[in-house]
Amino acid sequence: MAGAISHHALASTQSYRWSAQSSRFGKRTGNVRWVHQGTRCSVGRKLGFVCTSGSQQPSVVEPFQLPSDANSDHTAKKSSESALILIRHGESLWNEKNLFTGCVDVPLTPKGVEEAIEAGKRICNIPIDMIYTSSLIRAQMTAMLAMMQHRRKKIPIIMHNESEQAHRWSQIYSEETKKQSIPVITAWQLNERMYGELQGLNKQETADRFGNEQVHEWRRSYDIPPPNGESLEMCAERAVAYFKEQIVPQLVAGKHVMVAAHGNSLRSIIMHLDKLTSQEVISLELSTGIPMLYIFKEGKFIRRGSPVGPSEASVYAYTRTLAKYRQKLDSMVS
Ligand SMILES: O=C(O)[C@@H](CO)OP(=O)(O)O
Repeated sequence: MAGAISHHALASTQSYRWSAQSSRFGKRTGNVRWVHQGTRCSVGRKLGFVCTSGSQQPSVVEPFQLPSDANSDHTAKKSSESALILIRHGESLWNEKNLFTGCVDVPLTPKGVEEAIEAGKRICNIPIDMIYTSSLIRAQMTAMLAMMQHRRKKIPIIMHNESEQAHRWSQIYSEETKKQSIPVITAWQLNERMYGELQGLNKQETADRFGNEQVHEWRRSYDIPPPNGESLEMCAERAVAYFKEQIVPQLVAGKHVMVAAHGNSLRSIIMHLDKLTSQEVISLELSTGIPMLYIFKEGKFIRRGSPVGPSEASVYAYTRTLAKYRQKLDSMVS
């Protein structure tokens, strides 16, 4: 099968990892320096990114008009700002075995469950009105487990719109109950990139057989598909299109959104959000179970990094909205 795939040397092997380690200000991951700044996270010079500020502090986005009730989430709000959380699923049983997974529907390991719970703690003070997941169980488990940690204690409920009957049979007949729930939309478009004939193969054995460079090219290049599978570009055609068509309108309407998906479907979305080139995206690696926060404001996505913990002061200095939401949660439990 390797014969069908042309060889291109990868120009960069720099690690561009959004992980627990790299989520702190100015930490170094390999030879790439991460600085979480007001508008754009920067990485090494070779990648050509720009730091917009020399400060190590996150800038505070201008306050916006708060909705009358920061917790009434089901109606479109006239807010000029909303939160977008992206999260790659926790470790799956095939991640643990080092197997190519793609669209094979594999559940989380106990470690993956822990990662999802830990992710939930990190984002437990951030407003979430809607959740999007792929149709794969590892992303859905991650979203649900993370939400169990949320302080607002709303119930995430999977929407069943696959048929008219499924929709009708899953109706809720109490407006009050609806208000205390968060709709979870599942979409195959957010699934992991389809890995073709690599699905189920061991990654190390495949590298031993076809060579590290070839396998790295299949795994990380933008436009070279694995045998009979999807390239990142092909994955982006469905994932980014779905993001633009379905998710962005929710953000525009002021909804705070969490997306639980996969290494490569999220790489394609981050490539779009951060305007990475096809060369830069080669180095983009996402760790399992690490939430990443963006603020959507005036039509722009502002990357805010990964909240380290629920009480991390800097996260709540990001915007007045987040700070107020957190205060509201504090007052609800006190
Ligand atoms: O096997 C897969 O489906 C993916 C994600 O786990 O692997 P890769 O690291 O090659 O993107």
